[in-house]
Amino acid sequence: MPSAQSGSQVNQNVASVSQPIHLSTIGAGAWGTALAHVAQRSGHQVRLWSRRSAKTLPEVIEGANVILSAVSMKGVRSVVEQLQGLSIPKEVIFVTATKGLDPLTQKTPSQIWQDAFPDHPVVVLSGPNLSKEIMQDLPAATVVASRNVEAAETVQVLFSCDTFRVYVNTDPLGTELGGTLKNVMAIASGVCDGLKLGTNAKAALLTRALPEMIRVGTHLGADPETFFGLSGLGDLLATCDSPLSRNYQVGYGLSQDRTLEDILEHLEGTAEGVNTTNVLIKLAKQEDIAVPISNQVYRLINGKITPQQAVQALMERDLKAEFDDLDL
Ligand SMILES: NC(=O)C1=CN([C@@H]2O[C@H](COP(=O)(O)OP(=O)(O)OC[C@H]3O[C@@H](n4cnc5c(N)ncnc54)[C@H](O)[C@@H]3O)[C@@H](O)[C@H]2O)C=CC1
Ligand SMILES: O=C(CO)COP(=O)(O)O
Repeated sequence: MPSAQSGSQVNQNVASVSQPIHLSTIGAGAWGTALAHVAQRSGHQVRLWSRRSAKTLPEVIEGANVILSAVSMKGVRSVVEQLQGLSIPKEVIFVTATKGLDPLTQKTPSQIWQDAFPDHPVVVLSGPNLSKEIMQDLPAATVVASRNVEAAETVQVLFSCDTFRVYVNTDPLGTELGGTLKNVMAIASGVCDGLKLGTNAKAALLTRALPEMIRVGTHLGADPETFFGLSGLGDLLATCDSPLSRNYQVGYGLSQDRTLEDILEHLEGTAEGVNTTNVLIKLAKQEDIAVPISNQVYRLINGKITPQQAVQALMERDLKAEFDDLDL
């Protein structure tokens, strides 16, 4: 992976962006609100838009240098289409913070944004970032990734503050897939904890989850190295070990014999892992990618097996070498 810059170069960049950046945030859910809070803390001008806003979308994006989308996956296409109808200068950077896969095309959010705005820089923001902790100003780190390094560095400056440390990466797809695929693993992790399977089981699950994510990612063109960073392993650890995670809560609820419908009805916000699992399994079947853990999550959320049967199915798989199918 081409490396990001040295510390001294990054500092020069921070110094060169002396003017406040104008950020328009689309989506005022938990994550959009938390990122707006961080950018404000970092001294930039922030406007927030949601479907219930008094101001219109054109009013909110007027004069923005950066437009951040933090809507859930189901809202991405609609937001993209609304923005396509507006005249947005080419220099405006789009940042996508959604962690999901499109059910129609199996594309990632950044691919949808880049297809719709081919002349604009598109930056992915992803990392171990539970929004409730960010809103409490607890220290956290994230990754901003783009093929356009200058754009990524502008976004790095925009969100960096004393409680939020932002790293640049040049692999947007890997960065995005790390945050997306770990949501499936977070469901499995919630089941593991809910069934009280123990520390050994949890360690085995998370350790086997990472190569599964890498297998999917590299098949789709991502850099394997990215998955060992904050947006891959980092987010896997955060989300799979926190009751704050909605995806973890889904898995935990299923382990307590609650129905998926009941869990989702009472959930605070979006659990992207449910849709992601369904899209991923379709993709894995088409492309013949081995995704054993995700497969059991798929069967579980679609009511084909019980949590106990899912665990048993994973334990009874054919014996194999630890690293026989991973080309790192
Ligand atoms: N909450 C968190 O800790 C984090 C969430 N994320 C990701 O950010 C995304 C959003 O998550 P949350 O803010 O937590 O979810 P949320 O459920 O709190 O908010 C979702 C937002 O999307 C908006 N939305 C949905 N459909 C829309 C449409 N058609 N048009 C316009 N807006 C629409 C909703 O109005 C709402 O503001 C998800 O992909 C999630 O995986 C990423 C990192 C952290
Ligand atoms: O992506 C997240 C943390 O990095 C948030 O996880 P949940 O969507 O499972 O709450």
